[in-house]
Amino acid sequence: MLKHPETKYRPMPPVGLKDRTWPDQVISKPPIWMSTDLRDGNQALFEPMDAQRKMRMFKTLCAIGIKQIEVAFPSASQTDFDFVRELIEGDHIPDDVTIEVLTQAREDLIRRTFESLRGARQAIVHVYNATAPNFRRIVFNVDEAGCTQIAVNAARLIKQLAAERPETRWTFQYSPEVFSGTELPFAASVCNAVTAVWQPTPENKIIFNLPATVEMSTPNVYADQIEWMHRHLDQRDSILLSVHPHNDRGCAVAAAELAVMAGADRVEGCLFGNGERTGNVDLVTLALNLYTQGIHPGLDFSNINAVARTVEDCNQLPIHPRHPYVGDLVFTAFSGSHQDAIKKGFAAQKATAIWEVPYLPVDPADLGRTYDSVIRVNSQSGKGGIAYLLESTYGLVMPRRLQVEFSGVVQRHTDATGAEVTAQELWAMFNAEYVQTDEPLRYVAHHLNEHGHEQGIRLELEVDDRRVSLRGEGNGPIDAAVHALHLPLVVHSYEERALGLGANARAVAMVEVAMEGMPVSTFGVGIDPNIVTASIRAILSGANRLLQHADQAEREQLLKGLQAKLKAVA
Ligand SMILES: CC(=O)SCCNC(=O)CCNC(=O)[C@H](O)C(C)(C)COP(=O)(O)OP(=O)(O)OC[C@H]1O[C@@H](n2cnc3c(N)ncnc32)[C@H](O)[C@@H]1OP(=O)(O)O
Ligand SMILES: CC(C)C(=O)C(=O)O
Ligand SMILES: [Mg+2]
Repeated sequence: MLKHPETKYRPMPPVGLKDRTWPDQVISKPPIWMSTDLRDGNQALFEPMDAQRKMRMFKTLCAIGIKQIEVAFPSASQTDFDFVRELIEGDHIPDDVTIEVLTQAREDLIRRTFESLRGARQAIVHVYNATAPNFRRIVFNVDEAGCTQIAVNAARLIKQLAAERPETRWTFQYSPEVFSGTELPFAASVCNAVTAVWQPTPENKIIFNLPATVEMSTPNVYADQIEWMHRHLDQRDSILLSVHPHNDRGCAVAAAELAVMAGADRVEGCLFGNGERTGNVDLVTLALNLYTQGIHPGLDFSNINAVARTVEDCNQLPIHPRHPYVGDLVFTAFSGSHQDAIKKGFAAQKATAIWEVPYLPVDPADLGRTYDSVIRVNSQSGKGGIAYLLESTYGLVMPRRLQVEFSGVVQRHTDATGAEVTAQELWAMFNAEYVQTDEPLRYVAHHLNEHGHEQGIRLELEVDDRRVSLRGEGNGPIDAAVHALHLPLVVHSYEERALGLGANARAVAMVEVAMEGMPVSTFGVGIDPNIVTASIRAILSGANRLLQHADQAEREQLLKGLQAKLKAVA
C-alpha cells in the first residue's frame, strides 16, 4: 500500500445539498423490486447460467413475488436471445410479471433487442450509456453533447420500434451508467433530454435508473445525489426513479435504503448480493430489513433456505455462512451470554406477540428456519446454551445449579478438544457423567415395604462386584434408601421431571448431595420409567460421584459405615 494514497486516489466530493430532507424520512412501504439476477448477476459468473438454470432462476424469482425481472442482454449472446424467446413462446411469464432486457445505446443492438421481444405481452426495454467524465473521455471520446446525443438517438429509435409493435405494452428505461461518478447537472440534463423524446405521462411512466455502477462514496453522498436528481428531473410525476447500487465499498444495502428515503421508487439488485465484482445490492437483505421494521416487503422468503440452495445452484457460488438472514450461522449463538439471553428470550416470547428475543433481529421461524441450530456449544459457551440444547432436543430441564456444574464438565471437554459439541454429544456426556455412574455402587433392584409409620426399603446393589442386600427406613423411599446406604449422605435438594410424553415417558430425578465432613456437594441423576427407581438411582449417582471425587483417606472414612454393614451381612 502507498504511504501517501492521496497521490493516487481522490476523495468523492460532497453534493452540498444543504436542505436535504432524506435523513428525516422513514421508509413506510417497499420500493418496486427489480431483479437483475439473470442479467447483471449472470454476466458476473465464471460460467453464465445455461438455459435450464436461467429458467430455474426465473421461476424462483416469480415464486418469491418479484414483478419486474431483467431476464437477459439479448444482443450479447444467442443463449440470452433464445432465453427471451423461450420465455415468450413457452408462455412462462405470469400475467403480473414484466420482463426487462438490457441493451447498449447502439442501433444494431437495439434492433436485435426488440427482435427478441416479439410477441411479449409487456416488456421493459432498458438502454444505457455511460455518462461519467472518464467514460466520455476514455471510452467514447465524446464531449457532453456527444454523450447526450448517444442517449437521445437510442431513445428515438426505441420509441419508433415500440410504436411498430403496438401488441406489446412497452415501458422504457434509461440508465446513465456510472451515474455515481457523473456531474449531477449533466446527469439530469441527459435524463431530461431523454424525457423530451419519450414524453411520458403519469399514466405511462418511464424509468430512470441511477446506478452506482461503482460504489464510490459513503451512502449519504449517494442519497444526496438521488435527492438532488429527484428534485431536478423534468416531469418527475411521470418518472419512476430507480436505483442500482453496487457494493464496492460494502455499503450497497445502506446506499439503497438511504436512496429510497431520498426519493427512489424502485431498487434493482440481485438475490443474496450476487453481481459484478462485490455484487449488486442484496434484495433479500433489503426486503427482510423492511420486514423486521414491521413492513411487509411484498416478497416471500418464508422458505429462505430453499431459495438459497436454488440460487447457489444457479450461480454456482456459495452464500457466506454469515450472510444476513440466510447464512448457516446467523441464527446461531456460540458465546455463553448470548446463549443465555436467547434461551431466556424464547421462554419470555411465549407471552408476547412483538418479537423481543435478544440477539435475534427476526424470528427464524418466519423464514422457515428452525430453532434447532439456534444455539451451538463450544469453548465460548456457558450454561445457557448447554441447557437450551438439552431441553430443546431431549426435554431435559435442569435445575440451575446442575446447569452450572454440568457446564464445567462440558467446558473441560471443549477446552481439551477445541471443537463444537452437538446436542447428541452433550446428551452422551450428561449420561456418562451422571446417569451411568455406577462405581462403586451399582443399582440392581429395590423392594419397598411399610415399617410401622415408616417407609422400609430393601436395596439390592453390587458393590465392588459383590451382590449385597441392604435395609433402611425413613420418612419416604429416598430417605429410606439413604439410610440403607449407611453413608454420611446429606440430600440438599431434590427435583423430578418427566422426560418425553405418553407411554414413552420416563422420570428424571436430580438430587444435590453432600457427605458430612466433605466441603463439596454434587449432583446425582437417575432416569427410569419408575419415579422411585429414578430417585434411588439419582441418590446412588450422587454418592458415586462424591466418592469418585474424594481422595483415598476421605473415601475410606466415608465408606466406613457401609463396609461395616457389608461385613455384618456377609
Ligand atoms: C455496468 C454494466 O453492467 S453494463 C452491461 C455490461 N454487459 C455486457 O456488456 C454484456 C455482454 N456484452 C457483450 O457481449 C458485448 O459487449 C456486446 C455484444 C454487447 C457488444 O459487443 P461489441 O460490439 O464487440 O462491442 P464492445 O463490447 O467491445 O463495446 C465497445 C464499443 O461499444 C461502445 N459502447 C459501449 N457501451 C456503450 C453504450 N452503452 N452505448 C453505446 N455504445 C457503447 C464503445 O464506445 C465501443 O465503441 P467503439 O468500438 O466504437 O470504440
Ligand atoms: C447497466 C447498468 C444499469 C448497470 O448494470 C450498472 O451501471 O451497474
Ligand atoms: Mg450493474
